[in-house]
Amino acid sequence: MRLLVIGCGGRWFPGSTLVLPRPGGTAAMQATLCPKESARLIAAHSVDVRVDEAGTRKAAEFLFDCVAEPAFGLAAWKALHELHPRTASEEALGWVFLVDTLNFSFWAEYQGQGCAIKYKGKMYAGYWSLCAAVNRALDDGIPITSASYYATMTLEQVKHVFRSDTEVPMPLIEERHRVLNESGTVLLEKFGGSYLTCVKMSQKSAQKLLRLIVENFPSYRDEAIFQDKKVSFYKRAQILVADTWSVLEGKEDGCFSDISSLTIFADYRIPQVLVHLGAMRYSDELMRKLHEGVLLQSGDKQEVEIRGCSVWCCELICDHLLELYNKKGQNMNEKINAVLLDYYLWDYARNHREDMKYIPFHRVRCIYY
Ligand SMILES: Nc1nc2c(c(CN[C@H]3C=C[C@H](O)[C@@H]3O)cn2[C@@H]2O[C@H](COP(=O)(O)O)[C@@H](O)[C@H]2O)c(=O)[nH]1
Repeated sequence: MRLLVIGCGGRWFPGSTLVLPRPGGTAAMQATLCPKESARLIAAHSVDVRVDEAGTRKAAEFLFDCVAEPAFGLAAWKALHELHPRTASEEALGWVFLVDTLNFSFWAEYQGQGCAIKYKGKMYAGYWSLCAAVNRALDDGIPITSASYYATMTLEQVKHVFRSDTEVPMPLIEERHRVLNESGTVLLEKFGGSYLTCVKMSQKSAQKLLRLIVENFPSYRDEAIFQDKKVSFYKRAQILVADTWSVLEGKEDGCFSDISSLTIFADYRIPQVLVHLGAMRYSDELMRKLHEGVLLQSGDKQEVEIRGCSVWCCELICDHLLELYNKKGQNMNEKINAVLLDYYLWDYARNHREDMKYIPFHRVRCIYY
């Protein structure tokens, strides 16, 4: 079934099938708002999370000089991260697709006592444990980035490839197995087993690639219901488009003219850093819940508010950053977008764990982020 997604600014995606709600139909029959419009709606009606307008301006001022750093640029994706592919090859694209298909839920029950994987003498945790496991498998001659391999991997093989070097296994290993089989099968059946084929079909449009991913790969359909409206975050789908742009260095098939139309990727780390910077605030009740480590469910009202407000908060920070540079006569549209802001803030959060330990992240176990 072709999905109908209201594009940013309310434009329908060309070629989508119009799915009209039945009289008295539920939200499920409504069109799905794109991530940017979803974030606008959620931020406007959120109760337990608030975007602090003055805080977003302060955050933009704080980030003003950071924009000039190499860390705030497309090249940082390779230059600063030794586990990421070095090339812009079809194999590197296959690596990105595999990793972003599994790019979810690494947080540990007990801080510092989670899954970690040793690779070339160094221990990696969180997202980097996923990258380390993939590179370890490739070094061991396991064709883990080949769709024909992971489409039929057994649970035992998945447990072996993603085995932890601590007592704590990688979370959601059964879900990872299911998602691997599903995505590998779709890639084989619809794209000849090649993610490059999927990228080429997007004709250098980030939004077209986003729609291809969401329409064809069910595990990427990161959606929710908010005030009886169907909203979307598409966190893994958007980060897949962004990582595709990054691994291809913004050139040739990865020269997306509309890369700036993506939002940030609504995970569990970005909200932490936005609260740390004073750009976003939680109600006392929500902050207490998060400090207690209460498990939220994917789609809960407060979880949707945290994710939607994070996306909208970063939209405002991007706008304020561009305004500050415009006032200096500099047009930074090519240098500042939600993708590069997201990457920078995510790395900042990882490098400032200690400073941010007093701000809890929201705990959800799901395959979406
Ligand atoms: N918003 C956003 N979320 C991101 C990433 C990345 C990895 N990106 C790297 C590539 C280029 C960048 O420069 C980064 O170095 C992972 N995640 C999410 O975080 C969570 C894992 O966190 P932790 O448990 O601390 O490792 C989990 O939900 C995962 O899906 C990102 O960039 N943005």
